[in-house]
Amino acid sequence: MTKVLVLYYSKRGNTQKMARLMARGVGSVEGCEAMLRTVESDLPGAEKPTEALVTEQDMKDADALIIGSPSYFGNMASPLKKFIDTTGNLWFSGDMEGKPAGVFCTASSLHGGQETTLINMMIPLLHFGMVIVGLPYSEKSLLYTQSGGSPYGATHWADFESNRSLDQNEKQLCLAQGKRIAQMAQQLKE
Ligand SMILES: Cc1cc2nc3c(=O)[nH]c(=O)nc-3n(C[C@H](O)[C@H](O)[C@H](O)COP(=O)(O)O)c2cc1C
Repeated sequence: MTKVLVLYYSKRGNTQKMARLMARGVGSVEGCEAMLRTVESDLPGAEKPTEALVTEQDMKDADALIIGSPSYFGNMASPLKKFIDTTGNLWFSGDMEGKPAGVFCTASSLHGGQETTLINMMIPLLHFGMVIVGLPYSEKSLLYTQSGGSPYGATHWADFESNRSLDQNEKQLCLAQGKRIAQMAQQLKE
């Protein structure tokens, strides 16, 4: 079984919804399964996570990794970064090298940092030696979206109150990204 770790931080639930769609995309590939995990938060008002917390062993067990975060000041949110900053052992051991990886995010404004957040999230994955996988324009939702979605990874425009639902294009790109990374993981394992 090929395992894809879908790791996210979410406070208001938008990133969590995207993560679940990513996991569905992974599961649509025969022989692939998603491991959905989150991280602890020490931000003010943090609630007890409803998802299992990620461990170093999860990272080792995964054949591919997809990380998701809200955009906070054009970057990933600190709870996710804090977890990544505990993974020096994995960088040193080379356990993540050669595995495919992707990124996704949600943001309340259309032009307030979706793409910078995605690019920033890729940097530690490149330090791990992972193979970054984006979304190709054969995914027609990339051409027609008037909200989220980019070739760097799926995004969701949550609007000012952060309560806008994912639309069809945004959903389709989450499913497609999960599926694509699962297929890549299978191919790279062969
Ligand atoms: C501290 C903080 C910083 C934020 N910075 C940005 C930002 O730079 N650009 C943006 O569009 N939205 C920003 N937002 C809005 C969140 O990205 C948005 O509400 C997101 O949908 C929350 O995701 P979640 O529902 O998974 O928690 C920020 C929110 C917070 C709390």
